[in-house]
Amino acid sequence: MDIIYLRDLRIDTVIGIYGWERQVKQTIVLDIEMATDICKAAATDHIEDTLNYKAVAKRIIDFVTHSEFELVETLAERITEIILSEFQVPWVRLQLNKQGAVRGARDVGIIIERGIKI
Ligand SMILES: Nc1nc2c(c(=O)[nH]1)N=C([C@H](O)[C@@H](O)CO)CN2
Repeated sequence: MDIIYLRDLRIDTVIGIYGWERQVKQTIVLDIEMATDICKAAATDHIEDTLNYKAVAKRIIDFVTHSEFELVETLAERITEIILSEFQVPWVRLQLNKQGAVRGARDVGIIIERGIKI
């Protein structure tokens, strides 16, 4: 199994359970690892034969920018659902950091893995 990854993808969105959090946008930071097989693309040198990380990033940026979830759990789950269902990725690991959410902590967040490692 090979992995294509996106690190430190920063997106502004409405996220949080408190009243003030519904009024502002906060930055979340995503690290995403996606299982794939790069062998065909490495042989053909064609973008059509691989997982286009720019296309994934564009889709996730659009989704997160327009989302308004309360919990990081919900947002993380929805992101992984999109990656698994729309990009033929069999397994994904997502780390979602919500910076500044807890005083004294650099960041706080969630790590989830979904799908099957091939
Ligand atoms: N498990 C979670 N705990 C908390 C969440 C969350 O999304 N998942 N959210 C908050 C608040 O929105 C917090 O981030 C504001 O600082 C608190 N706990």
